[in-house]
Amino acid sequence: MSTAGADLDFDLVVLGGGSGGLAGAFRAAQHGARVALLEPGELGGTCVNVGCVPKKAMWIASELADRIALASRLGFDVPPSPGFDWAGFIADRQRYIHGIHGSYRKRLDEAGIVLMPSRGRLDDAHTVACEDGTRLRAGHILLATGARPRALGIPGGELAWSSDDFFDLCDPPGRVAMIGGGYIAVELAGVLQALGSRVDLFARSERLLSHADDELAVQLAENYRQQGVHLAFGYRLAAIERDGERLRLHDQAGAHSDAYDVVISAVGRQANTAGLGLEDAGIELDGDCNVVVDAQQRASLDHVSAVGDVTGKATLTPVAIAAARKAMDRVFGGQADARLDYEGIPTVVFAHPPLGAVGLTEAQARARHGDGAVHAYRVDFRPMAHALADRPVRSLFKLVCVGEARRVVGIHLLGEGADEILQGFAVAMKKGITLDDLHDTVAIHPTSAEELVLMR
Ligand SMILES: Cc1cc2nc3c(=O)[nH]c(=O)nc-3n(C[C@H](O)[C@H](O)[C@H](O)COP(=O)(O)OP(=O)(O)OC[C@H]3O[C@@H](n4cnc5c(N)ncnc54)[C@H](O)[C@@H]3O)c2cc1C
Ligand SMILES: NC(=O)c1ccc[n+]([C@@H]2O[C@H](COP(=O)([O-])OP(=O)(O)OC[C@H]3O[C@@H](n4cnc5c(N)ncnc54)[C@H](O)[C@@H]3O)[C@@H](O)[C@H]2O)c1
Repeated sequence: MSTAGADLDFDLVVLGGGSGGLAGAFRAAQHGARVALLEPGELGGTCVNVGCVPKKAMWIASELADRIALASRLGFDVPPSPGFDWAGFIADRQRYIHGIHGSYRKRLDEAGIVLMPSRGRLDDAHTVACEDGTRLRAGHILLATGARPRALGIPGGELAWSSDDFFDLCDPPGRVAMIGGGYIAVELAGVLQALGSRVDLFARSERLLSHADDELAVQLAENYRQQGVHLAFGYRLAAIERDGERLRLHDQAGAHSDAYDVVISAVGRQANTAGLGLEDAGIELDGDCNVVVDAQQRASLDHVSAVGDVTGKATLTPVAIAAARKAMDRVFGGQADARLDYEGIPTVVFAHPPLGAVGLTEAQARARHGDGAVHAYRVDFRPMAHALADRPVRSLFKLVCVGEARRVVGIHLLGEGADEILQGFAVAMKKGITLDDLHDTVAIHPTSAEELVLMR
């Protein structure tokens, strides 16, 4: 049945079928709400299509490349340059992603959620218009339109690829310039270098990963240099220019770089709030065009909530999902106090090796609690596999504790397995563990994780 041009009524209209929008739609439907969800692209949004999922797949491939090199140093008979069928791997990755789309469609059907394959905009505070003219009257609106790569805004900036374009690659590029020093630049640089590209990373900042503990950021940079990634810090990019088939960077002092096959820009993301009619409907945006929300995801109109990247707060998939569920529990589940606790959110950068963090860095703890109250513990070691192969790769684990009781307020892990180790320790930290609690726990030997209960 065509709905074009009709006026339809729903308890909830969701804009965006990514991590936050889908989670919110499912939770509201569970509470008995009549829900419509608008998504002009593929279901799953950034995470499933151009974010966490394809990125993790590429990271797995790059970790395998490293394991093959390790195996060859440990006596396995590996050909000198084992081939990697990049295009074949991409086909497997996309088949996996296609399966996720199918499972979302099935779940939406089963939950009775009406999927509109359309961009939406607010005609007024209670009416969402679809591109075909259909107007949806909504008791409540959930804004979950996510974010997109931030443009470079310099001459030739359009010559740079974004992370979205990276996922379209069917062949590995030879020489790559990576612009940025945050999550995406670090992850994609690591993947490309491990899969055979030669990567130069240009960061405006003086170090990698501004959210990470200083010491881990320094150790990660050292590990990247050993892997052959060239790192330029304090770099002021002024322009990108063509040089035949290749591209060169120009800095603000007028110096030009080597020539690259591909320049990838990863300089942050911009909320998708333009053209949605938000401000006309009375919804406040901040100076970066994020939707302003209170601690319960309420936008400046009581019947509008916003979650995920469109709010610019802790822009991670599990955060978007958890915030959406809490908001819908509040609106449709009778849980007036439901809110997401934004403290102690664990996160992993899928670097080589991965870097996981939860809670305060040492510097943040000193600023918050004072130097005298902070006790930092660190252990720096070679994981066994690398030690066996006599490779210089090092892990660095760090605990930040406060007060006489040595309550753990920060856990920072750089090293093999950090991505899988952190989750359980993040639970423990949220429960308020102390250093003594860690010491009271028997170690699992021989592992990297045991270092966390042995640190003194
Ligand atoms: C390269 C990369 C790697 C990442 N890796 C990780 C990771 O490993 N772990 C992690 O936790 N996070 C990761 N993230 C972040 C994560 O992807 C986002 O935080 C998450 O996807 C945000 O979810 P969201 O629902 O807010 O937005 P999105 O998932 O972006 O969904 C928004 C949806 O809204 C739709 N939309 C836009 N405008 C409209 C409109 N007008 N009407 C209707 N629909 C609209 C879009 O098409 C999109 O599908 C990564 C991000 C990137 C870019
Ligand atoms: N593993 C994960 O969980 C994961 C992975 C990727 C992305 N993400 C999420 O997506 C967000 C966006 O990632 P991102 O890497 O784009 O952003 P980011 O905020 O992590 O890093 C942006 C980087 O760009 C630099 N920068 C900004 N403007 C610049 C300019 N004009 N020239 C040069 N450098 C400039 C900044 O100094 C910073 O190093 C992350 O903050 C994170 O929340 C998460």
